[in-house]
Parts: sequence; C-alpha cells; structure tokens
Amino acid sequence: MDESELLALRRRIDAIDEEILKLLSERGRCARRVGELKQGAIYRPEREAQVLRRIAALNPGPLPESAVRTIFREIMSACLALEQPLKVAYLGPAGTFSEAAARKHFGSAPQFVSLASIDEVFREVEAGNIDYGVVPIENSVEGMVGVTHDLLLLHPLQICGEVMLRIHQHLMSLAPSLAAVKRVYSHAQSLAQCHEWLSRHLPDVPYVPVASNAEAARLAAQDPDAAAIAGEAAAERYGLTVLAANIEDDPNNTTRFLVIAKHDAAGPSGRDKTSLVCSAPNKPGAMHRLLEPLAHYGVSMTKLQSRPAKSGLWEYVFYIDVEGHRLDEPVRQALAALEERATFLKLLGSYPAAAW
Ligand SMILES: O=C(O)C(=O)C[C@]1(C(=O)O)C=C[C@@H](O)C=C1
Repeated sequence: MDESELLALRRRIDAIDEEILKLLSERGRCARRVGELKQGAIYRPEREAQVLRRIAALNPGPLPESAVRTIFREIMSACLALEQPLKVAYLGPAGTFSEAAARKHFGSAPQFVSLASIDEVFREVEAGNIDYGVVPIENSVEGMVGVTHDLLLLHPLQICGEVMLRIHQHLMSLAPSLAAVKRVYSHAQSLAQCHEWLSRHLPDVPYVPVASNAEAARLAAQDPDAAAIAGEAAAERYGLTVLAANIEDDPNNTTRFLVIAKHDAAGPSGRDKTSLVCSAPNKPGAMHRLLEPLAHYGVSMTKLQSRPAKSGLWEYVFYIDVEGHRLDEPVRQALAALEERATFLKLLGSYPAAAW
C-alpha cells in the first residue's frame, strides 16, 4: 500500500467535504429565502420532482443514480425543514411499508406520525393536525385498496404526489439459522405473497397471521424460536437478523401510495398525472361517450377502476388517472368536456408522476 498516496487522497476528501458543506449551507440559506418569498404551500412537489429528475439526468458517475437521488432527496428534505417543519402521517405501526413510502417521498427531516387506520390519516390531514398523509392505493399483485378509493371520494382532500415502492419481503429472526425457526409471523397478505418460498424452505412450521408486518417483527423480537416476514425497516427497528432476503414469489411486487393534502401540485412538473372520480348516466354507450374527450384531445389514460357507488342500486363510480397536469391545455380541455358528459365529477388533484 502506498501510504503517501492514501494520505494525499484523504486530505483531498477532507477538502472536498468542506466545499460540499459550504455549498450545502448556501443552498439552505437560498431555500430559507425562497420560503419567505413563496405564497401558498411551502412544500412544492412539482419543483422537488424536477430537481430529482434533473440531478439524475446530469449524474456523471461513478455514483449510481439511486445513490445520487437518495442524497439529493435528503438535501431537499433538510432545506424544506428550514422553511417549514412538516408533519407527515402514514398507516402504522412504525416499520411498515407505508412508513418506508413516506420516508422515500419526504426524506428523513419531517416529523413522522404513525396512525392506526387509513381513515384516521384522512381525518387528521383534513383537521389540519397533519400536513401530509401517505396512503396505499393499489398493489400490483393484490389490486386496489378499496378503503382509500372510498375516502378520496368522501373527503375534500387533494392528491399532491405518488410513491412507487417495490415490496421486498425478508424472513427475519433472533434465531441463528432457518433450522431453529419454529413458527413464522406475518400479515396474511405477506404470508400469501411468500407462499412458494415458505412451502419449500419451512414446510413444517405454523404460519401465524397477525395485524401487520411490524407487529410480526415485534413478536419475533420477543421469541427466539420465531421468525417474521417483513420489510427491511422492521428488521432494523426490532434488531432482527435477516435469514433470507427477497423471499416474495413475485419479484415485481410494487405498491403505489398517494400523498394527500389540502392542496395538489400548484403547477406542472413536466411529467404529471391527474386523478378524478366520476359517474356516467346509466344508458347504453354512456361510458364510451364519457371517455371520448380523452381520445379527442390526445390525453392518455393510465388507470380506469370502477367501484360500487354505495347507493345500493348497482351504480358505480369510476376512478380515472390521466397523464398530464390539469393546467396543461389538452388535459384542461378534455376535463371540461368530460365534466359536461358526467353525471358527477370530482377532481382529485394533479401531481408529479413518481420520480423514482
Ligand atoms: O423551490 C422551492 O420552492 C424551495 O422551497 C426549495 C426546495 C429545495 O430544497 O430545492 C425545498 C422545498 C420545496 O418543496 C421545493 C424545493
């Protein structure tokens, strides 16, 4: 080993760190001033998406895109906290995928609050006790989360962001090896998602469904004969060792979460979505006529989901996501035409498509 080169490189790293720190402090001062000048909401999802996309495109390497994104996610999170400390709620308990989604979207600076139900997340945001809520809306394997769809219809809240989270399930325990595991705790959905792996590697132990993956990890942390299936955050939180990683049967398992607030994204970010819920008159061709303006104005639909209207009359509401912001001209025109044809329409908000 060349000691003198090592020493020189470390001196260079120290000097670079000082430069980085100076620049970060300057960035913090700029953001604080932006916060004083800005009117309306301090948190600007459209601007954050643009910053993250731009940095990812500029990245010269050798750091991977994911590392650069994570670093800049944290920088903006800290800068935003200088402007306004945020309170962000998610469906708890701590250590669940909902918490991971909230942290992925907002970085680690906000105060995170774990709430017992999706309903409570909506109510606390509406009451103004919480600034932003993060709620699951659909999973690529399990399908839609019905309760979130219903609450979007009922509450006067807006969608200001979306988060895509790859769901990786791990088997974790205090036990030193798989052979020592005598029972497995997890949420019923996670047990189902790991069914093949479990029947191959732990065929003879009971699988015990519990309220959440975080609860499973908490139980496994009290019982050295037990293991839990949960996400990485739960292993860290409860001091468990991952005995087998990524044991989900479908490697593309992804959950989409929405960020809800009293406002949506004030302007377009360049790659946006708009969500709405509407109903069509109950007559032949009504659905075709309702959606026709989207084709006419060249607006792409990324989701169409029907759900009972709860009137008990076999009536349905339709949840629609389209590409673009409500202020983009084709979207604005298509929505105006759609509203004329619908018996009911509620705009749920425009927001940047998940940046990563
Ligand atoms: O551009 C702004 O509006 C800022 O407040 C700055 C900044 C950032 O750190 O880049 C911080 C918070 C906002 O959510 C968006 C961006």
